[in-house]
Amino acid sequence: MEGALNLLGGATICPASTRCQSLLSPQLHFVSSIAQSAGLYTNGKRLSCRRVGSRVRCERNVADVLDRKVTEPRSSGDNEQQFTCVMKFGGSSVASAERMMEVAELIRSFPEERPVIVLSAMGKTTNKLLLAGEKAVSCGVTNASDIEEMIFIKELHLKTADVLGVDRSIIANHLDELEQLLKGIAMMKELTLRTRDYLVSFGECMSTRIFAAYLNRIGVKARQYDAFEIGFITTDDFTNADILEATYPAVAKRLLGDWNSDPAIPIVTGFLGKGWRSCAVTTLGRGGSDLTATTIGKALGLREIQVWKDVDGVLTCDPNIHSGAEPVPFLTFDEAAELAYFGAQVLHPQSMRPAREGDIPVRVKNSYNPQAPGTLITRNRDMSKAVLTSIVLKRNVTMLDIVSTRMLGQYGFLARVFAIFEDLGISVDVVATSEVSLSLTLDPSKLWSRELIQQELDHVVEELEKIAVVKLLQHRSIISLIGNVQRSSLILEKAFHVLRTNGVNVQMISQGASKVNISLIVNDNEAEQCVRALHSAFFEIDELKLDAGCTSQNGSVSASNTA
Ligand SMILES: Nc1ncnc2c1ncn2[C@@H]1O[C@H](COP(=O)(O)OP(=O)(O)O)[C@@H](O)[C@H]1O
Ligand SMILES: N[C@@H](CC(=O)OP(=O)(O)O)C(=O)O
Repeated sequence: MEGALNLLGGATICPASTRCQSLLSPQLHFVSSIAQSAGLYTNGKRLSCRRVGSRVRCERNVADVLDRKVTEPRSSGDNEQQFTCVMKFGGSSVASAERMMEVAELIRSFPEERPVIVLSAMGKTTNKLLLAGEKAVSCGVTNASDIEEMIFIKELHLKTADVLGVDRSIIANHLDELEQLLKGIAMMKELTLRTRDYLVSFGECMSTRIFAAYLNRIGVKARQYDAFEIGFITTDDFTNADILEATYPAVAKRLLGDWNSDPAIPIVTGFLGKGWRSCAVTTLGRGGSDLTATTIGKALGLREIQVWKDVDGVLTCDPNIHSGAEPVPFLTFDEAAELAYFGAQVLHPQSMRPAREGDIPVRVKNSYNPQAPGTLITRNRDMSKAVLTSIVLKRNVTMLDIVSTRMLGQYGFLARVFAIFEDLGISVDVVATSEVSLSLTLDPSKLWSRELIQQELDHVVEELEKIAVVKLLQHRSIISLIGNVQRSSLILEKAFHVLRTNGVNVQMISQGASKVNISLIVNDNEAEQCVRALHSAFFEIDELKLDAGCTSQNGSVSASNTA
């Protein structure tokens, strides 16, 4: 059969209209529909799969194919006329009815744009949903509806609908279902990662429904979309899922198709996806709406991606640590990615990837102060005068000092160490090595997401101790100096001068392969003070006042020079 996909040991996935689909499990139906919406097998490609015991061996192959093959051009020449940009509004931008009205006005103030809108949940709804879920585990079924956070969420959304003049029925089913879900959690006395994702999805599902209804009420034609229904296909890593390549053509096809048949501004839920194996709702990690926005930007080949926040752009440091933080006017994708990965909450760590791949500029703007120029993030920028761009802090990091028990000259030590991390599925952030020793930090989010932190750490140490002497050092912070590493001597000279003056001992330093980041590891309890002092030195004090003749501590810091 032309355009068919062989699965289940001979059974065939056919186009949706044909009867042979009934042979398939719901999971494979889903794979089939992804493949179809992505145009995967219209050219007669076939994939064979085998049943092994109760398992279907082709699932991985299908994922690979979805991941690898479905990367055809997303944007036709028409797209540019259909949509011009994506505008993402975070929780702080849509925290109340008044804020939603302002955002609607902001959208209307760009009549030349044809935007796709991505929204997060209102205000702190995601945190409150998580708290409600945790309380439900131990509160008993009869009390589940009375959980304080549930009452708050219900009142906030109903009041918002009322103030905006939209029918409460637009979210009534979601509120009922949410209450049922909390009762279910209370009954089971269990909150799995999968349930957690489903639970938090109610936030984005409700904010987008209210906002789309409001836009329609004021005469701006809009259409609401749940991302998990329009092709946001992810891994099944609940609470931290990755977007698969098949997402791009599927999302483009759906949004462009709908626009062509009935033009309306799409209002898409940020943060959410659908696990390709489980078909369940997944989330892209906290702050994941930024990634939703850049994914849509790439899928549609848009001119610009705008992320609207409650700050005047990316700042020189976290304003919660130092109120003197200043907006950074320009950044490269590499700088922004590094900054996000090393802890700046302002952008999701993975969000720069689609923008970089699609070479689409990202503009970070303030919805509370739209006149502020914000930060423009592009592939390249003039670095000739750039020294330091931003200082980022990642707290509560675990560091390991690993010294080989073998003698100098033994090869394969590093390979064996990293094999252990690979086997245990733990990612490493910062590394410094010598021939027989290495120091590294572990990515806390990967550990926390599995809530096994201490057992896992014990396990890592146990495994490493088979080949090395291991010291586990907790409560450390990574201070990342994002900037022009071409000028690393100047940056390090200033940084060490400041740290020495403040009596801080740097326990590890890594410039690594990154061309934009120098990482310093210090104790947690010294970290904020360090950031403030570094900020003053790099951004607030006249450069000439810094004595270039100060002694650097470079010589005393190395992979093996850890506390
Ligand atoms: N370097 C930084 N630049 C800007 N904001 C930062 C930085 N580091 C941390 N932040 C924090 O990030 C917040 C904005 O990100 P986020 O809360 O995710 O926004 P939204 O919910 O609107 O998408 C700011 O309010 C600020 O407190
Ligand atoms: N609501 C989700 C997703 C998100 O991106 O939110 P925000 O844009 O408000 O950071 C969260 O709180 O993580």
